[in-house]
Formats: sequence, structure tokens, C-alpha cells
Amino acid sequence: MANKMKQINIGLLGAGTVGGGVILVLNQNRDLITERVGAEIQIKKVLARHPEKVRALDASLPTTDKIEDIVNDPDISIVVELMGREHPALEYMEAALRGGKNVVTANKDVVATHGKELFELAAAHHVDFLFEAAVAGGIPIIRPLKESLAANRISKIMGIINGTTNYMLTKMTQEHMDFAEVLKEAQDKGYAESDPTADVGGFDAARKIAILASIAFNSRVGLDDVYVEGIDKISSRDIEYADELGYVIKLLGIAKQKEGKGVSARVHPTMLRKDHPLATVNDVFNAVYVEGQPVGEAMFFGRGAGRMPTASAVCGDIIESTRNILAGCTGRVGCTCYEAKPMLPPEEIISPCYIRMLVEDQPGVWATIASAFGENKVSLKTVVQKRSLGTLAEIVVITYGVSEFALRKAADALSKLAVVARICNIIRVEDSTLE
Ligand SMILES: NC(=O)C1=CN([C@@H]2O[C@H](COP(=O)(O)OP(=O)(O)OC[C@H]3O[C@@H](n4cnc5c(N)ncnc54)[C@H](OP(=O)(O)O)[C@@H]3O)[C@@H](O)[C@H]2O)C=CC1
Ligand SMILES: N[C@@H](CC=O)C(=O)O
Ligand code: NA
Repeated sequence: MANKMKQINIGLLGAGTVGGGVILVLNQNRDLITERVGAEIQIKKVLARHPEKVRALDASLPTTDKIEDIVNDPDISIVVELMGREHPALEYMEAALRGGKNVVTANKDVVATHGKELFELAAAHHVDFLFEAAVAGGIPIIRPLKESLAANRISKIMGIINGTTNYMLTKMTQEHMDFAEVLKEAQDKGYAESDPTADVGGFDAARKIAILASIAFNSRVGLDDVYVEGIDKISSRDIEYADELGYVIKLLGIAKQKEGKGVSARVHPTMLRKDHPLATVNDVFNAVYVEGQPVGEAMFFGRGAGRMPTASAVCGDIIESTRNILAGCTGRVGCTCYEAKPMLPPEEIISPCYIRMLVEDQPGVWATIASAFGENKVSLKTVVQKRSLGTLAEIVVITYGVSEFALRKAADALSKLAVVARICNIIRVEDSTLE
């Protein structure tokens, strides 16, 4: 007599862009997934505010508006949280873990802020807490860091980890599109968060780099530890200058670990050399670049946002958890933050910089400006003067590596000079030849 195929039931919280994608993937690839896993994965209930949206995706799926119907259902083994935002997603996941259910989420807001509590709950109940989709959408990066690269000492993890802003910067660079127009496009495509200020302001990327740094360096990096700047001050002038000087502008998350000095984590627009592997990562694509010993350099590339790529990562976690349930080994890889390393203060982070300013277009001005840089120990690599605006000239400088502290002092001294009308923008440069 043939053995009856096992069935693993999941409860889905939220069926929007990503949740809807999960419903579609589990239906479209049902046979293939069942065969690979050796069990059927069935969505038993969907928590939804608008059941009609779920019915439009799959009319057979039961819906509920009560979380208790899912977290108290003994037949549900995996709760998949795809509602977004911090509350009540956190409380719902806590209830699921306390109820002994495995949890899969794409929610970086919750993982970055409450990861520790959730890991502790998962460990206490010997269940999985998986969040591959929370960083870089469809790209596998959490499991590779925790498992495939587990033998490495990682010194640097740097990436384009926000699809919305990469899409926007690409369109602004290649098609000279306007900021507001291109943001609307990214929202329509389902890339942006429900509140897109998290994308544009760099906070979404900050959550992701905090999560990546915590895993890579085995030490918890909180959101407050990340220095954050968004893309809202990037103008077409900066994009043009970057191009002329051999760079592209990308919103990067950058985390480094220096022996004896601690860990740093930051998110800001960055001028990146055109020959860097991350420089050609465009549109909604994300990439995470890792330097470690013994692996050397490794880069992970793919779609960082959008319905189906993100659903791919969520379903990968559902499958991983299902396999662990079948093998009786849930909770196998839990929290990896077993150290408490010091954070390097942002003022001590050293980076080359691009500074664009408007100055009086008259003889002797350059000597005054150069001495302000010199007095603050900022060495200059390149100076460009191309444009005049009435009595003003636009000057661009690229510095060698400078600490944030020295940069702020120099910027302060420059802005007090009568000949400097305005510092228009300062952008960090990632260029190993200038460090
Ligand atoms: N979109 C993307 O490309 C990516 C998203 N993520 C993350 O995935 C998660 C989901 O994002 P996304 O699918 O884009 O978001 P959506 O806003 O498209 O979907 C969220 C869904 O959750 C439902 N929901 C929200 N709050 C509640 C609640 N209290 N009770 C019941 N249902 C609720 C919403 O219902 P209703 O429709 O009624 O409002 C909606 O259907 C977020 O954490 C996001 O950061 C991660 C990677 C990529
Ligand atoms: N809003 C996010 C979605 C995925 O995390 C992004 O644009 O990357
Ligand atoms: Na991912």
C-alpha cells in the first residue's frame, strides 16, 4: 500500500504584493515543490483585512480576520508573516513562536529592531525563525552568510540593498527622469514600502545592513548604530560630475570590521568607481559584495524587490522549515550574535569625499579654499571647475581618505569663508586607490 503523502500546513499573515506572490508560487510550482520536499505544503488560512483580494488570487483559500484562528490552530506548523510594519506583526510572530510554530517573515523592520527577542523565543521553543526575504528580496544572502560562508572571517559586507532607490538612481542617471516621477513608477511596480520615505531616506537599507552586519560579524548591530543618509539630496549635477570623474552614484550599505577597532555600519549615497562589480548593478537589481578570509571576494546578485522574486525567497524559507520539521530538527541554526563588539563612532569612519560648492569667481579664491582644507588636514586628489553662474563658479573636489570628524570641521570652516557662497553637496567616495 502506498504511503500517504505528509501535509505541512501554513498560516499566511497578509496577502499583498509578497503574500500574493507566495500564494501564486505555491500553486504554480506545487508538484515540483511537493516532489522536492517529500510533503505537500498547504496554506490552511490567510489572515486578511480584505478577503476579496485573497479570493482573486485563489478562490479556494479560507480567510480569517482573527490572528487566534491561526496561532491557536494545532494543525498549522509554519506562520508566514507578510503584513509589514512593526506592529502588530511583532506581537503576531511572538504569539506564533510561543505556540511552538515556525515563523518565516520578510519583515526587516521587525528583524532589525526585535531580532534578539524573536531569536530567544524561537530557541526556547526549538522552532525556526527565518527571514531570507528581509534582505535583498529574492537574492539568497542570509542562509549563505549563516551556513555556506560560516568558515570565514568577514571583514567587509557592502551592497545595493534597496531596489526602489537603485531603480530611481538608474532612471535618473540613464533617462534623466525626475525624482517624483520615478518614485511613482517604483511604487506602481510594487518595489517601494507602504511608506516610501523608508526607501528614499535610506532607513530600509539601514535595517538591511544592520541585519547583514549582525550576521557577518557575529555581534548585534542595531538600527541606532547605523549612520544613515538617503538619496533626496542627489541632483542631476552630481550624477553628471560622477560620470565625468569615472564614478556612478549608488545608495550603498557598507559594514566593516577592523581588528582591534570594532565594527562600523552606514548607509549613504556613494560615488563608486565604474570598474567596481557593484557599479553595473542597475534598476531594481540588488547585489551584496562580501570580503572574507578564506573566500576572498564573493558577490550575490538578483532582484531585490517585487512580488515574485521576494516570494521566491519566502517560499525557500517555507521549504527549509518544512524539511526541518520532517527531519525533526527545527531551530537548527538560530541567532549567530554570540559576541558584543564595539561600534566605531561615525566620526572615526574614514572615506574619500566629493564636495561640490559655489564660490566667488575671482582671483585668489582657490588659495583661500585650499588652505581651509589644508588646515583641517584634508588632502585633495582632484579639483574641477567647469561652470560659472553669474559672479559664482562651481567647484568640485575629490579628497583622499578623510575622517568624518575632519570632514565636518573642514566643511564648517569652508562655509564660514566669505568667498564660499554655498556647499551644495558632499558625497562619500568608495575608491580603494584614494583610501
Ligand atoms: N514589496 C517588496 O518588494 C518587498 C517587501 N518586503 C517586505 O514584505 C512585507 C510585505 O510587503 P508587501 O507585500 O510589499 O506589502 P503590502 O502592503 O503589499 O501587503 C501587506 C498585506 O498585509 C495586510 N495587512 C497589513 N496589516 C494587516 C493586519 N493588521 N491584519 C491583517 N492584514 C494586514 C494588508 O492588507 P490590506 O490589503 O487589506 O491593506 C496587505 O494585504 C513587508 O515587511 C516588506 O518590507 C521584503 C522584500 C521585498
Ligand atoms: N522597498 C524595498 C523592498 C524590499 O525590501 C526595496 O525597494 O528594496
Ligand atoms: Na534575500
